[in-house]
Amino acid sequence: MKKDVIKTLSAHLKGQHVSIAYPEATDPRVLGAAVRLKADELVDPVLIGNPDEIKEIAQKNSWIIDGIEIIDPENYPEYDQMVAAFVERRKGKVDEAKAQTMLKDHAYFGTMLVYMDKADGMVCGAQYSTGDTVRPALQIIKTKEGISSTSGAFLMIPRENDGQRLIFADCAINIAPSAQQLAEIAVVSAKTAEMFEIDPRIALLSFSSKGSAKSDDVDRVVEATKLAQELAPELPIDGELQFDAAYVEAVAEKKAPESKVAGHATVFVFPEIQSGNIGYKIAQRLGGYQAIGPILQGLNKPVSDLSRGCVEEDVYKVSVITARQAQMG
Ligand SMILES: CC(C)(COP(=O)(O)OP(=O)(O)OC[C@H]1O[C@@H](n2cnc3c(N)ncnc32)[C@H](O)[C@@H]1OP(=O)(O)O)[C@@H](O)C(=O)NCCC(=O)NCCS
Ligand SMILES: CC(=O)OP(=O)(O)O
Repeated sequence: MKKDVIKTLSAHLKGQHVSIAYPEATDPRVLGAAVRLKADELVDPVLIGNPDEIKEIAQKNSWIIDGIEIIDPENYPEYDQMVAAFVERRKGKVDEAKAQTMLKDHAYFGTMLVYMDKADGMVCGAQYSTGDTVRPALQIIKTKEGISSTSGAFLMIPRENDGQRLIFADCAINIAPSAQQLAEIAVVSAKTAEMFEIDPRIALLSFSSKGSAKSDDVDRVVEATKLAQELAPELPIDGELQFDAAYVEAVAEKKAPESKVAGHATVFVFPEIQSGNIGYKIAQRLGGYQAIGPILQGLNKPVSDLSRGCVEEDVYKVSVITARQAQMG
């Protein structure tokens, strides 16, 4: 049995009052997780929604929400400042009338709370699609200096927590990444791996291993591998590799005997979102892996998405990760 990574992160958060905004506070999975996080003193939740509705759901489930901040967008005293800050941030793209309409959307409202330092991070996506969760963050929070694209990684934990933890990326954001974007995803995913005490050995995945097949898509992964190696020469990065060559030592010996990563990879970079999203769900649903994420990488402040198929425990764990990201800056 390995050390529980969520417990390790939680130890840093205990009593530190990192605040997380929840735009879907009337979803019982979200509210239940927020109540537990507050009781465990890991997060100060900021619940967004109608206070009466939130209180009714809490009462029905015998959850105590005393002391948890609730912000009702319909009666927010700093609403005018928020509208002005939004118009300023989206200069030339959003006028005041449009901002008023857009801020009725709780994901935009919650993202603005983070932007205005009213919350340290945000967790959303139990009901909102990934696109609708992430778009406000891309437009308002934006990426860190030197990072052109946000991407979504999953922490993959063997169900019994008895084997190697892995990172899968990008499973959530970039529909058709260029070689440059893939290279950036490889490097930023190594940083995410380190947050979970995973020694990063990064494989750029393909349907080809070391020239076994030819196509433009394979060429893109080969190019991305070169770029990633240039971006982070200190990291073990290799490609193009099929999943079995990247993961299974015996296969690696046949398909990529010279590679230092093949057979030992811990960070798997998928060539595009279709394979990434399908791949993580297969590992989760058939392979018995716990999939935590998507953890958004490269934003100025942490905003996390959820899968709409999530359960309360997923919201709890993603919140812990988001709060830790906020703490680490
Ligand atoms: C993420 C996503 C919503 C962005 O697409 P979009 O809404 O069409 O966004 P746009 O192209 O209009 O761009 C909006 C802003 O975000 C920025 N942006 C878009 N993609 C970005 C990325 N990957 N990283 C950083 N910024 C990005 C744009 O530059 C633009 O900024 P600006 O308005 O300040 O100029 C889209 O790529 C998407 O739907 N991805 C798949 C999500 C999904 O369904 N995943 C599967 C389930 S997890
Ligand atoms: C991450 C993901 O696939 O999200 P959803 O299941 O909500 O589409």
